[in-house]
Amino acid sequence: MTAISIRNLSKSFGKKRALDNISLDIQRGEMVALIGASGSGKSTLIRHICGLEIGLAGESTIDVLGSPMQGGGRLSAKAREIRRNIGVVFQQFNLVGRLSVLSNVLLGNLGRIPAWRGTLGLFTSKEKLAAREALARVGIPEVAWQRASTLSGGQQQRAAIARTLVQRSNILLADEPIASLDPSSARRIMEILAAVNRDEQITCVVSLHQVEYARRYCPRTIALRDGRIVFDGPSSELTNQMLVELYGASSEELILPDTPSQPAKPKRVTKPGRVPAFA
Ligand SMILES: Nc1ncnc2c1ncn2[C@@H]1O[C@H](COP(=O)(O)OP(=O)(O)OP(=O)(O)O)[C@@H](O)[C@H]1O
Repeated sequence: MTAISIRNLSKSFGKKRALDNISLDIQRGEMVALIGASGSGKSTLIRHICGLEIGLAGESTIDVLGSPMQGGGRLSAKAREIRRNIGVVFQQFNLVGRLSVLSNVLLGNLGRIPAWRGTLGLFTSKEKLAAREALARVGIPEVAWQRASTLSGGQQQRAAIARTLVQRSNILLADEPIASLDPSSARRIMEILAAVNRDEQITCVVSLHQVEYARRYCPRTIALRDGRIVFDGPSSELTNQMLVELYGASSEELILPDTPSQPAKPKRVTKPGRVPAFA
């Protein structure tokens, strides 16, 4: 089944054409990297998929899990419902800093519980247990009671991923989730995303600056340049030489000489029973 289907999507900001006639299909269970130099349209594309931006009027459509998210420049009436199935992780950790980490993870329930319960922060013991288990799965069970603002960048991204697990979303969109992290934290976040994709069959779309991470963790890469798709295929086929041809001088920001180039198998995660998956 197709998880995300986009046809003829274009977007302009003033005179700037941020997306130019994008069409693509992502199947359920795929792990796809979106790469491209700064300003190539990665974030804009992700924001359209989750309905935070609306494409230009015309023939454009975005369907998510078989339901229309937007089309012809209008958000579908079902958009809100569809969004419940989409977890989003941003580069700038979108946690509520003054709340505990556990409370932040519990917010993943908001789409599924009565609004009054969410507003009052009244979560059941089952929901609290699920949130603690999600924190254990991403390897940070010990920070449950800490204020989110006290976490390191990598821990914040783990908490944001835990929140999408609690949300039980079928699709996870991660917009430059490792851009602010050191290489070791970045690898761990990519391992967690790859494991969540494999073990929970959650479709993952991850925008990245460095192609090495795409090659290592994502079987498929879609490369954007100036809002257009310039490559869509197996990540292993996207060679450095090809990047230089596609991006010219801008390819320097996509190629890191000192990061691993061999594909790695993500660590296996223990299913419920919930031993911390990532120490
Ligand atoms: N809200 C906005 N208003 C005006 N221009 C915008 C807006 N959002 C994006 N753009 C422009 O659209 C183009 C694509 O931006 P986008 O953020 O999608 O690129 P990106 O590939 O995610 O870049 P980066 O890797 O630097 O985050 C850029 O030229 C950007 O300046």
